[in-house]
Amino acid sequence: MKSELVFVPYPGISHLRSTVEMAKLLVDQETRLSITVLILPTLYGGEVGDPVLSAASSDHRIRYEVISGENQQSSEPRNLDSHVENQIPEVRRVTAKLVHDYSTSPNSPKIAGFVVDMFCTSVIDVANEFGLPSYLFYTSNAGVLGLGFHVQRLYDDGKYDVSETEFQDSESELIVPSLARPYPVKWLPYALVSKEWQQIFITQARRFRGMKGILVNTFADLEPHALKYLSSGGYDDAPPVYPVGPLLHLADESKKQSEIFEWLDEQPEKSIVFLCFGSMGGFSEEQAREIAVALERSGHRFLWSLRRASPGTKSPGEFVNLEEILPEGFFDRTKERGRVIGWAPQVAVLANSAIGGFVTHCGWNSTLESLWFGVPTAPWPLYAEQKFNAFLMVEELGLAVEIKKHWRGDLMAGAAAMETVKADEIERGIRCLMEQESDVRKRVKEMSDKCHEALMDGGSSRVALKKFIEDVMKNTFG
Ligand SMILES: O=c1ccn([C@@H]2O[C@H](COP(=O)(O)OP(=O)(O)O[C@H]3O[C@H](CO)[C@@H](O)[C@H](O)[C@H]3O)[C@@H](O)[C@H]2O)c(=O)[nH]1
Repeated sequence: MKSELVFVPYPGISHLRSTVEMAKLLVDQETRLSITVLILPTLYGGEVGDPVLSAASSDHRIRYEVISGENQQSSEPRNLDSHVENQIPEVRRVTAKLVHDYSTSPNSPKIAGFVVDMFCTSVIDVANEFGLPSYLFYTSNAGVLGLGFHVQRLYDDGKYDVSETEFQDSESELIVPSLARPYPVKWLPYALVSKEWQQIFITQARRFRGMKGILVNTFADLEPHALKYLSSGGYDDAPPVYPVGPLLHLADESKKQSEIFEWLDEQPEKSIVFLCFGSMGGFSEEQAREIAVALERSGHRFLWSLRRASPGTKSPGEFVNLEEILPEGFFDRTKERGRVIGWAPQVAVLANSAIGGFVTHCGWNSTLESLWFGVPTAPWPLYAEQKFNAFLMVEELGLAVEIKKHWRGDLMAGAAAMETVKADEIERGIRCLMEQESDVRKRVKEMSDKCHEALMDGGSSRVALKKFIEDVMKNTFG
C-alpha cells in the first residue's frame, strides 16, 4: 500500500534544508512512501531560490509544489503567522488537486497526512478539512520544545508572569521539566516574553499538542533528559516524539570559494577559530571592531564571516568598506593568519581539519553541524531561541565554552537593542575555546561519535524513524 506525506516547511534555508533531508531519509527508509513538499513564498513574497531544492528534486519520490509569491511582494517584513495564514487558500487548492488526482487514477498513493514546520501550524486547518492527520517536524532541539510546552501551560494557567521590560534583570529561575538544571528567567528567548511574539509561540505550542506526532532534529544521546520527559507523557496531552536527527545538509560548497579552501588547506590542524552567525546574524560597526581587536589579541588564526546588522529587524547586509570600519592596519597585521568573508560555505569550512573552534550564534543547524564534525563551539546567541541553545550547550550539557554568562538584547527586538560585547570578553572566550586539551573538546569528540552512531543502521535515530513510519502507516491504514 503506497502512501504519501505532504510536507509544509517554513521557507527559510535553516528550516527548509533540514526538512528536505528529513524527506529524503523517509523515502530512503520506506519504498512505499512518497512526499510532496509545498514551497511557500518567503516572508517578503519572493520565491525560495535555495539550490538545495534542485539538488533534491532528482529523487523521483520527492516532488516540489511551489506556491507563487508573485503577487505577494513586500519590502516590509510581515507578521510570520499571518504570512503563513495567507497561504492557506493555495495550500487548500494544491491539496484538493492531489486528493482528486490520486482518487481518480489507479495505483496512486493514499495521502497519509501533513508534516508541518513549527511556523506553519495554521495549515493544519486544511489537513483537518480533508480528514488528514498532522505531524510536526521540529527543526530545533527537544529541550526548547519542552520549554515551549511548559511556558504555554504556565501561561494558560495564569502562572506565567514575565515582564518584557524587566526580564533581563531578573534573578528568578524557572524549573523547566525538559532541563535538568534551573533555567534563569533572564536567559529566556525574547520571543517568549515580547508582546509581539509571545502569542505566536503560545498558539504554536497549543497546536503542537493536537498533532499525531513530533519529529525532532535531535538524537537520543544528546538530550536524554528532555527526551525522557517528552516521551514519558509527563507533558500531559502532547503527542509522541521521534528524535530522528541530526538532519544535516552536508553538500560540499568548497568549490564556490576555492581561494578560502586553498588557504585553509595550508594551515595547521585545529589552529583556526571560525566565526559565523547564521542566516540573520549581523553586527554594528562598534561590535565588529571589538571582535577584530579580540581576534588580533588572541593571536589565533581565524576565519570570520562578518555581516552588518540592518536597522530594525531586517536581514543583515554587507559592510561596504571594512578597512574603514575595523581598527587601522588590522588587515595588514593579520593578513598571514586571518580572513574576513561574507556568507561562508559553513559546512565545508567545519569539515576542514584546520578548524579548531567555532564561535556561533548557536542556531540549531550550526550547533548540530559543529557536533557532527567534532568542532567545539563558543555560543554568541543573537536571536530566536539561541539563548536557550547556548544554555543547553554550555550549562546543561557541558559541550560548549562560555564567552559571557548573560547576553542582553535580541536582534528580533531590533539591532539597537543589542549590548556590545567587549574585546576582552571575546578574547577570553576564544582562548578558552582554542585550548587543545580541554574537557569540552574531549566531550565534543565523544558526542560527535555518538552523533554518527545515531544515524547508522540500528542507531537510535534510525529506530525512531522506523517507529514514525510504522505509526504513520497505522494511522493511515489501521
Ligand atoms: O554564512 C553562513 C551562515 C549560515 N550558513 C548555513 O545556514 C544554516 C543556518 O542555520 P542555523 O544555524 O540553524 O541558524 P538560523 O539561520 O539562524 O536558523 C533559524 O532556525 C534554526 C532552526 O529552527 C534555529 O535554531 C535558529 O535559532 C533560527 O534562527 C546552517 O546550515 C549554516 O551552515 C552558511 O552556510 N553560511
